[in-house]
Amino acid sequence: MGRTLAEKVYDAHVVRRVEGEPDLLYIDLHLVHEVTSPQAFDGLRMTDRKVRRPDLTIATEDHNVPTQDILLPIADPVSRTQVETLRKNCAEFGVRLHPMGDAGQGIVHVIGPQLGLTQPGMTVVCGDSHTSTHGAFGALAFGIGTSEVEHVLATQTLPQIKPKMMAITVEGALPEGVTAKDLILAVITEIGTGGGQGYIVEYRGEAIRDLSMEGRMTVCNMSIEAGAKAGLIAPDETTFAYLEGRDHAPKGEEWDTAVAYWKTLRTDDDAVFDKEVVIDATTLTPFVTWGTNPGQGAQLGAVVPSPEDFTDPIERQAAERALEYMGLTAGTPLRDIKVDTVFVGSCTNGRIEDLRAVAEVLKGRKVADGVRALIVPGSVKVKIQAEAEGLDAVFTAAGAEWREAGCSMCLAMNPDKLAPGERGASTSNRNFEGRQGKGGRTHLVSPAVAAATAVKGRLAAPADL
Ligand SMILES: CC(C)[C@H](C(=O)O)[C@@H](O)C(=O)O
Ligand code: SF4
Repeated sequence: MGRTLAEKVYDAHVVRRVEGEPDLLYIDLHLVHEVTSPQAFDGLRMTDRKVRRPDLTIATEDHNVPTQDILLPIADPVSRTQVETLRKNCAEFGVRLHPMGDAGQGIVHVIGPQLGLTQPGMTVVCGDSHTSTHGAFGALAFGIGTSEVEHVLATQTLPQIKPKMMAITVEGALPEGVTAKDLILAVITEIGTGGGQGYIVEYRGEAIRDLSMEGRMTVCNMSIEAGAKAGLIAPDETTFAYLEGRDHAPKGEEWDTAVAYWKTLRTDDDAVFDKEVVIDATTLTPFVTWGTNPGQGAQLGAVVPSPEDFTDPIERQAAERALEYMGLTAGTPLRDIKVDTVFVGSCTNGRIEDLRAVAEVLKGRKVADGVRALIVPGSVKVKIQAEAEGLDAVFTAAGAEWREAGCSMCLAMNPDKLAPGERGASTSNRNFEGRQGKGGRTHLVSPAVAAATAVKGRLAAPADL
């Protein structure tokens, strides 16, 4: 019987398989950040072990870093300790680190692909749930816990039980003005935040093939928000073109050999998925969330739903609570919802293509009075590129703030936060209660919708301007 892409990558990395026990997988790339690594390094220290493959391990500072005044010491003591601890650990264990201010610094899931470290067919792990982002390259990439981080640091392997396989096929082409973010938000609303639980999801179909690498990363990034272990997309010419010439991509003859192998990384025609979902891309429109989980979403043209719309009692209760937290009334058109803040950034939508989409909308326009708009590049490289293209000038002329690279307002672990009761449109991936600041209210949106919302002062798409 044929195998799926994920099975092929998985099987190629099994170094030990014994009946009744988890498989032991070899890990090709281990990404590290300041939040989930301190205890793992402590564990090594206590048992007098080394990092087994420092050359396959790379660290960056992202969650706790401020996005302005980065030359000053970090004011918050907890954040400062996290970052200092990472620096100390990387120095002691010989791990390459991209610290604040370094040209290679940025959000962990932005820098891996950008450096050409993430490649098709690899196993990629990080103590971070959005590691699924790297699946956009046809890698098997997933988040791990801190004890697993220690295991990988010490052995470069990880015990795993093979997940089930799911296919999400997005047929037809996305209509004009509908983006990868709209697509994945619609998928999660359709299958639910638990819809992918226990599965590795392969995204396929015309709409997926037509996406740029940035768009594919946006889609794979949010796999975890549907509960999936990982999400991935078969590598193709778009993937190869993105990788060619990057710092860590294979060169010369090695490139040709690599591409020949990468071309074999596709699901066989006779492979069987444990679950299949088909989505019609042609019916999609800009999509936003109204609630407090990423599956509580609707088309921008819709109204805030009523809890009565949900037949499942748990969903009904969740909707009721969400409307209360979000300060929303059923029946209100989503386009009438006013926002205080717009955040563009994160590992979901903080890449150059996302910033270009925002600049296209903001060009010659102004951010609405009373709205604060924060535009945060996902990495220093993205920042440099954006400035080379003059995007920063467009942002600041429109009245938006242009910041340094980091996770920023995606989560409330650094100075960029929503105030209690403040309402934001955000290009990030999570809208849980308090995610962007205690009492903050988050609407997840695409970069284009974020930009149009900044101009209108209420949820809007570029077509509304
Ligand atoms: C801090 C980290 C462990 C966390 C994650 O695992 O995803 C963060 O990146 C997030 O997005 O919530
Ligand atoms: S940008 Fe947000 S989702 Fe991504 S790693 Fe940082 S905190 Fe997590």
